[in-house]
Amino acid sequence: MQKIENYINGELIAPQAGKYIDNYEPATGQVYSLIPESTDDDLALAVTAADNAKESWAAMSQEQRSNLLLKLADAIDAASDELAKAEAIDNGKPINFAKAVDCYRSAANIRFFANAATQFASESHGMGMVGVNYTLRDPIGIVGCISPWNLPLYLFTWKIAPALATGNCVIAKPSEITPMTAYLFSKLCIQVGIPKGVINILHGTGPSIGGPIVAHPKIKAISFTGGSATGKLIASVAGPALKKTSLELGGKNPTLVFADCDFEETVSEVARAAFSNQGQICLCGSRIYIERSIYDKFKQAFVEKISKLRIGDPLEESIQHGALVSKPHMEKVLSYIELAKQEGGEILLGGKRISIEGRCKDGYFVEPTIIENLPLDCRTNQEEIFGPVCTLQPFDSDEEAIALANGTEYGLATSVWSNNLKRCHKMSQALEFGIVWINCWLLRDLRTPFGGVKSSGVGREGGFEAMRFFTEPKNVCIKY
Ligand SMILES: NC(=O)c1ccc[n+]([C@@H]2O[C@H](COP(=O)([O-])OP(=O)(O)OC[C@H]3O[C@@H](n4cnc5c(N)ncnc54)[C@H](O)[C@@H]3O)[C@@H](O)[C@H]2O)c1
Ligand SMILES: O=C/C=C/C=C(\O)C(=O)O
Repeated sequence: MQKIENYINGELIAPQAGKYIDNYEPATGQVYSLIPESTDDDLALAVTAADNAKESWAAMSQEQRSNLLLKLADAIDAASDELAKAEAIDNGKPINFAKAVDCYRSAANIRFFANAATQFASESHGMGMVGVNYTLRDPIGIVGCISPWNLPLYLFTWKIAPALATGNCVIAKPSEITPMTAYLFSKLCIQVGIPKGVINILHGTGPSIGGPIVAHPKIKAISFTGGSATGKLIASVAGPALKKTSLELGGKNPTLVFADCDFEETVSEVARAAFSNQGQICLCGSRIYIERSIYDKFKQAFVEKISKLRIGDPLEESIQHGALVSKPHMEKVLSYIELAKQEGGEILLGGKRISIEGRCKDGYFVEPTIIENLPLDCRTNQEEIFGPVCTLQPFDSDEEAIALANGTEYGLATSVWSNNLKRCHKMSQALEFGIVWINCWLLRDLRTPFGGVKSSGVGREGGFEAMRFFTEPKNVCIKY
């Protein structure tokens, strides 16, 4: 069986302790490869490698660093068929989605930050005839990047690209649930000649290697994307060690549909927002609020649209809805559907695990599920399910829509669907989220700040925000 390897000091190597864990293909429920269960010994090798590499990487001209990263982006594009297939097998997502979203964005992330670094500048503050201050922005040194399973290579590259582009060396850990594309990526790093030690990729679980990365005294900043509970745990370790942290956490995102929206387009886009990637995107709109005058019409059109999604083998090009990422995750999602029923929810569509004939008969497939008749304060509407489950609820006024939208502990993203310009601006002001999409969802400009408020996180990724995070400002004050 294929054994994934760690990438340390420019080489692919087995974990020091020789321990591996099983890697499942979610569409079949079968183990298909083995993942290193890395430990402190692997981390020590990676930190030494990064320590040895950090001075020359930081001293390299920006142009040289950017050119290497551009080569890496091109290599991802060239390998995108292989990467998309690997992502579909490892994660259960439809192969077309993997290609159009995951692979496209992985290359775009690296290309974007390679270019952004050539435009990055720091400030100066003149004091008239008294003097001048200028700010230097140096790399931090060695940074840790920890990513989740839902958009594996997409979110992995979204972190390491700005870290590398600003001259840091990286110790990165992909999710142990979806390690394969990070492994293939390490081969691309070797192929394009990324200097040894500049990026090191360690595989394994949170307790075995994620925790040690966060705690290691030579790793001075942690960029983390994952669940809010894990984020709080990481903050509790990184905080007392006075490390910089960027925490992109969970969401329970509301979608607000007004009677004056473009109806057909809104139905399609709200469907995409709720069920893309089987609902496993932190930005997915899982609480859908609809102005009462169009509630019944919207409900009917929405249910009809979702009932036509083609569910099945993620490796078939025509499939739109694949498997959930793991058995425990599927069980969690199914338990929330049971909870929704106990809380008085009415299932309008789906609600069950399904078996797909043939090679996927034991896969982790759950029907796209639409539920109505639940109030804001029930657990179904308060807790992140992170699966193909959404709820519908009517509202009567802008004020009520705002109160419903803001009424959870989360504040990652929201979308508003209306042609009333004044309302859209006012809503944007009142909505307590890091991202407000008006008449769109997941329309991304990589220069913009990305992240959440409340329990959805601390800090922002994207554009110069990310580059500021991965650099240490030093003010130089000169008196004339
Ligand atoms: N805000 C965002 O941008 C964003 C994006 C994607 C996913 N998410 C969130 O991620 C969650 C789903 O991903 P997940 O289940 O992989 O999250 P998770 O928190 O379980 O794991 C994320 C990563 O952290 C590692 N990890 C676990 N425990 C750790 C520890 N104690 N110390 C260090 N690392 C540790 C995991 O191995 C994995 O690599 C959802 O809550 C989702 O909303 C947020
Ligand atoms: O599941 C979370 C999705 C995160 C998306 C991004 O970080 C992005 O689009 O840059």
